[in-house]
Amino acid sequence: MEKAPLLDVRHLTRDYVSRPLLGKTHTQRALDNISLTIDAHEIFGIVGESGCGKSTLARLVMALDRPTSGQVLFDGEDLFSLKDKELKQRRRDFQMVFQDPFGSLDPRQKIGRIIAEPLHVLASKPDKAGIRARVASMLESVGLEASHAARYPHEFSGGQRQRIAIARALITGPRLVVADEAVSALDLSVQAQVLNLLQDLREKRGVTFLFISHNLAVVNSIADRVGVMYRGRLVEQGPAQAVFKQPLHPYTSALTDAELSVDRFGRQARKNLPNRSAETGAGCAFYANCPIAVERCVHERPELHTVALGRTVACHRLDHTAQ
Ligand SMILES: Nc1ncnc2c1ncn2[C@@H]1O[C@H](COP(=O)(O)OP(=O)(O)OP(=O)(O)O)[C@@H](O)[C@H]1O
Repeated sequence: MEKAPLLDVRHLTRDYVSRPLLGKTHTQRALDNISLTIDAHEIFGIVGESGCGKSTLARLVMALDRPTSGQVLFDGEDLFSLKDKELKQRRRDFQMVFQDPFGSLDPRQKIGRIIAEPLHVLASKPDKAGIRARVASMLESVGLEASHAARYPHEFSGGQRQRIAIARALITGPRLVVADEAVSALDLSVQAQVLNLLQDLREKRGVTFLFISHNLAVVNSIADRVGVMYRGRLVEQGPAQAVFKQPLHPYTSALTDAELSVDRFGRQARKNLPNRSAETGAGCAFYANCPIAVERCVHERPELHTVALGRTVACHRLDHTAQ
């Protein structure tokens, strides 16, 4: 019998509704019918431009937000059907690492307290000596020293702070870690060290990762499989190396071809990406920018279909079964 995935995201949709004081209500569909599965011990990457819905997906997988429709099954259990108390207990199994190693650590708390925090949230009567020992051993697992527990965040470099954030995420012994742009704020050499650490944690602790990044090279270096998002939709999915080496969806091709540039705020963006906006309600989200679009793409939404072993793509032009 086939083993059930650790994470099973089913038809996830999230609308943000804004109501300006004057004018009409505006609905922004940040996630549009996303389905994906991640097996235990896998590193699944999500790539896409800013605003495509990556963080919205991360927040829903972490049950920090509720979907407009759809389900997130963790080890077969629908997170949104759990009672608050059950969800709180379940949270030990999935944790998150954020992008900003500076903003995400409270500057007034010592490192030991920061790392122990998820344990304090979970336990009604925390065992202080046990927690101290766990924090010390966790610091060593992420390449820091047990004595660092007594120091404050400002005493550490960006890379060390991200190790601290990873230690905090791992202290409850989670099975899934969602890393949202977790290495994006780091220098290249530090990025490589943190990526090695994540890989090591997968090998040694069997952690599964949902690894979100706009940086294709980073995702290619760490992910087993990758999903490509465009305007809230998943347009392509498959083994990371195959997808980046031979992209199938026209958007993935544009993304891999586009040159990476850094703006004056130090943010990375892709130059030369086609960016014509268009209503995409019924059709393909990419049709207005697509070099191979046909009439059908304007009116009919392409669903993900299998084109090769383990590879799926949402493009009418590649759906030979339907033509
Ligand atoms: N709380 C919110 N209210 C209204 N719209 C939102 C909200 N959060 C996100 N959005 C919109 O939803 C879309 C997806 O946003 P999201 O932050 O998930 O994208 P992203 O791919 O993570 O972008 P980035 O890489 O810039 O963080 C964007 O158009 C964004 O403006």
